[in-house]
Amino acid sequence: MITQHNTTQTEENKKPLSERTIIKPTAGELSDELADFVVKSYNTAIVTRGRGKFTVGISGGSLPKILAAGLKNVKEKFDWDKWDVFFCDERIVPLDHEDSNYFLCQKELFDHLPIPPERIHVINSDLVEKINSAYKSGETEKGEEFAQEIVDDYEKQLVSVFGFLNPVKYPVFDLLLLGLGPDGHTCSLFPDHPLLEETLWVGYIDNSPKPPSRRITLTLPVINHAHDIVFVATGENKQDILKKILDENNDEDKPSNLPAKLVKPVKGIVYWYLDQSAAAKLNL
Ligand SMILES: O=C(O)[C@H](O)[C@@H](O)[C@H](O)[C@H](O)COP(=O)(O)O
Repeated sequence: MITQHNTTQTEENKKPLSERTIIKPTAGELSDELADFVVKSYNTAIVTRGRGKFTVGISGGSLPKILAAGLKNVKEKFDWDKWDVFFCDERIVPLDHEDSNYFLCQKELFDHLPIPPERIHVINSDLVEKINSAYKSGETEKGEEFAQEIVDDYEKQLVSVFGFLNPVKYPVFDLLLLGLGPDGHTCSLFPDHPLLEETLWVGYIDNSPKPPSRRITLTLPVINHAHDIVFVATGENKQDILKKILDENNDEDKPSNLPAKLVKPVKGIVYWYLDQSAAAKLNL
């Protein structure tokens, strides 16, 4: 397991929100904008940072479909061998289960893009089986041990790509693509959950309010060390939470219990890609 690291979150970046927010009439129209952003983020990673690889975290939910619709139009702008894909969160289900974020991304994205399979970093499927059968047979303690192993395994995969070269001791993703739940959750970080305090790289949750209940997730400090963070939120059921997160900013001193509001990158920038329906109540 990776030892605990200290981090200090500095204030949100200074770029005005209006310059970090894209609003399009429909989710479909958001896809091309999002794909253009991915191209920019990729070029910054490869050309400006000269890093030879593009490290991306993808979430589940509606995001993969929106992303896929745009990426397929700009396929030729990437050297796909340079991509390293992680999951911002993943459900503890077999990789061919319909609840698996990998499975969803495979259907929507990976089957249509030439990313080398070894550059797509999935959870350990043997451990998934062990965790689920331990819980099924009532062996909770065993289940928890395997859960720790799956967390350690995913952290090792992160280390294999990011190495220990990072001076702040957290992986620095080039791009994290995040979803937003109507309760303010992002990744598998839920309001008021103890995982919000986690300082290791990867967390495990066995009581996710959004099913399925067992998941792993990147933690807040990892999210907050990324260069580019893009929230993609569409549909009417995101209106109220977006207002809470983006408009009600005069309580900066009060700690928020809303995970998405705790996304305050140390150096990176948070962007919001919204459709008009989600953005309807915002005063931008
Ligand atoms: O459950 C998951 O796998 C997620 O990664 C989760 O954080 C998701 O991104 C949000 O719940 C938004 O989901 P929608 O875009 O479907 O509303």
